[in-house]
Amino acid sequence: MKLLEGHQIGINFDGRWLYQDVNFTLTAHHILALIGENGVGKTTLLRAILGEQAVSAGELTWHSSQAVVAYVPQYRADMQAFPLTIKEYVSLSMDHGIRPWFTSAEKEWLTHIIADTKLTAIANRRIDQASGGERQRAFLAQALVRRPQILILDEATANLDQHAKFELMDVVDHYRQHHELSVIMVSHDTDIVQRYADDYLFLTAGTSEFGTSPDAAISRMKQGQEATQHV
Ligand SMILES: Nc1ncnc2c1ncn2[C@@H]1O[C@H](COP(=O)(O)OP(=O)(O)OP(=O)(O)O)[C@@H](O)[C@H]1O
Repeated sequence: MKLLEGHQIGINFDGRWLYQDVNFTLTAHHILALIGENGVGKTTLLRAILGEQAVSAGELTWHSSQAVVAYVPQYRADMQAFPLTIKEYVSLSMDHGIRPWFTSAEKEWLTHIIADTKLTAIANRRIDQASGGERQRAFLAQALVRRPQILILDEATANLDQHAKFELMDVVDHYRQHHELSVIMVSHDTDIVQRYADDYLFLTAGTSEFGTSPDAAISRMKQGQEATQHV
């Protein structure tokens, strides 16, 4: 089932096209990898999907009415003196209407998400004392607690070590297998794209490419990264 389609999307800033004629499909339960060189416009496309940026050409067509879209940012080291526990931090994004308290069903859901993201043992630890991997899982939990149909990971595994990045993605993968969730992930990491992506969108200033088997795109990513290392 298609959730979202991009038809001939183009983004133009100040008379300069970042890209044109971008076509893609986000399929239910799939992980779509959004790849391309630095500055090509990946985050800008995410902003368009989030409704924060108008496209200059083409159309984004939603096939799911009122899909909840949640976002996990890149790890940032500058979260100092943030005086909340992990559990309190995760609960910040829970919608409890005008009630200042959580119902028992809401508390149960929070406990469930904290367990799914492997944070139970440290739920009462302050978030500013958590490791990078734990903090990213807390960001992920904060996104999942909103029950999204679409999860956007914007380089969410960047700056994590090998163990932490696979741990985070295993949680995402496990969750999407058990819930109605599709994922769009921006990543420069060929290991992550290879292991988790079902589909890919390779954005370029020239001809962008959408496909359902990321292998060829991963080879192109590796070639691009090797070329950059030799400059
Ligand atoms: N509102 C804006 N007005 C003008 N230019 C913009 C605007 N937003 C983004 N840009 C430019 O568009 C280009 C693409 O930016 P974007 O952050 O989307 O790239 P990216 O592919 O996500 O890069 P990276 O991989 O480095 O994170 C950049 O040159 C940026 O300066």
